[in-house]
Amino acid sequence: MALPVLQLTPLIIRCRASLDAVRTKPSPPPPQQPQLLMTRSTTAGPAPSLSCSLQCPHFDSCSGCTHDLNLHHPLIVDEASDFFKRFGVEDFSFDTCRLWGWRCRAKLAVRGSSISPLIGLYQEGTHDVVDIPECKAHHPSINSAVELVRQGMAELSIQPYNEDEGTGDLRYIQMAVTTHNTSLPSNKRYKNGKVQIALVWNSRNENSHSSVKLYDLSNFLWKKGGPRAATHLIHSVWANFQTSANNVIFGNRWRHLLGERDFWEHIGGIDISLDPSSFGQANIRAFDSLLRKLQKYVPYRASVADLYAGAGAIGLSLAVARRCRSVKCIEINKESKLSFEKTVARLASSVDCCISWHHADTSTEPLSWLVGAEVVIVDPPRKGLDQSLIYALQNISSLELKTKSLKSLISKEEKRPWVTRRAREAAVTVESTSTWEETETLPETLIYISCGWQSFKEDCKSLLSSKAWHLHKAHGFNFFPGTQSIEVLAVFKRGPGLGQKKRKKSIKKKNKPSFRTQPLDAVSE
Ligand SMILES: C[S@@+](CC[C@H](N)C(=O)[O-])C[C@H]1O[C@@H](n2cnc3c(N)ncnc32)[C@H](O)[C@@H]1O
Repeated sequence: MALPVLQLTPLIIRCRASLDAVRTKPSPPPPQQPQLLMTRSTTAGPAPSLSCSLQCPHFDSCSGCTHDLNLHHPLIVDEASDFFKRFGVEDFSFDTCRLWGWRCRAKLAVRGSSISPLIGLYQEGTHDVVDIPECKAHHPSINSAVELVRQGMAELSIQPYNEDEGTGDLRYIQMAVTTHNTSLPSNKRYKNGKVQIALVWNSRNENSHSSVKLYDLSNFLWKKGGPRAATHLIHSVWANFQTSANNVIFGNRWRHLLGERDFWEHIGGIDISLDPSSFGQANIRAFDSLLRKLQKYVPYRASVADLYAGAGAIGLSLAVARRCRSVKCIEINKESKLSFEKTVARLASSVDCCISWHHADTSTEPLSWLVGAEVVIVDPPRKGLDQSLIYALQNISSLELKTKSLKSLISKEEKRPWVTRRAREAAVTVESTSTWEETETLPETLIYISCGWQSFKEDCKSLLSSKAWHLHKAHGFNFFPGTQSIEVLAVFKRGPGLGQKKRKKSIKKKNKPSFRTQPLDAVSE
């Protein structure tokens, strides 16, 4: 059987795979990475002529990728298109992106032995680590940095972690690539990305007896991949200390060891700082496309609440691109605060926006974050929105009447209504130069960014069933080529919407004698 033929043109990727191709082990030459990012926007639908294959030698054993053909069009896109159609959005679009080397952030387990370490992902349903030195999803700099770690472990006799015994030194590595190097021409930046390596060390802190080995390994990496090496590959080396026997990858203690402390990316039109302890998107280029699309749905000078904000990448990019009046970011991980502050410090002084970041749990009193915002953005983890937030969003119309009293209650405690008492200590606030008017606004637009399709569908149906919201637009992005996951950007507007009103009318007509209406959530898959 013929192997898939790869054809490259400067701007778009075209691949052909015979439709009856079975999964084949790839021949040695890997797929050539196109130099330019491809952002092909398509209305969802079958696109057989754009089928592209993964050709990864680890496909059969690694759990990271689940399909290796037709990477530009995961099957889930068709399901998503049908789903949105049912709820009134006929023009769901799907933007695809680079297919190989897209992953700029990876957390990899380290097991095996010092001579022969296994560095990769767990095999499906097990804690057996599969070595993935030639992973096609990883940015090539990640694979090169993993190779350096492997060499260092062998040369310095660094023992990988042994889960059963709780022994060994190196448990995990996190690799994050920065492609923001302004000393290079823009078309060379991605390819020459540098890696921030975080070594998750099996000790309580840097004073333990095994720290000598930690420093030896980081010096080795710096010597072989730092600025004086033949190829400058490493941006910085960090340590994280974790001794817990559970599955949590990181402990609470982080130490910067070598290289630049600050790590920058340019996303959504601004420089974003990302410490290793903060959440960062894995597919930087695709995230940039998403942010640029998202910006179009936010009115100029809007007040925005960015829930599940991480280091504030979304909210801060909107503060600049849409000259927002106010942006408040709410995030549960306190480690993200430092990155947020650094990003804010780099914003142009002309940005006239009241910006704040709050260390808080969105699920506790969620209404307090909604009051005063015209646009709410939610970007939850894969499991979806917290129930209390869904409830507040579902009942937002009835809450409208109550906001005045709620507002006056909050105002008594704090001059700025959205800095509630519980968040006061943990909040970072940047004042705007213009007078900030306290508003009693409740959001008219809800923008939901989702990496978990199953939970999104449930949350979406819950929101629509309340009639407080209707779907306005939906877009998908190929954030995770090789998997059946996509990133969804869904825009909801307040009220039941025309489609739902029409549907309600026609249902009423059909059921005239009993005047029964069909609840929206009954339109299930
Ligand atoms: C998918 S990430 C999105 C981060 C950010 N929007 C970005 O794109 O960089 C989800 C974020 O939600 C945070 N998070 C999870 N549960 C939360 C909660 N109950 N309240 C606030 N933040 C939460 C996580 O720490 C994580 O930073």
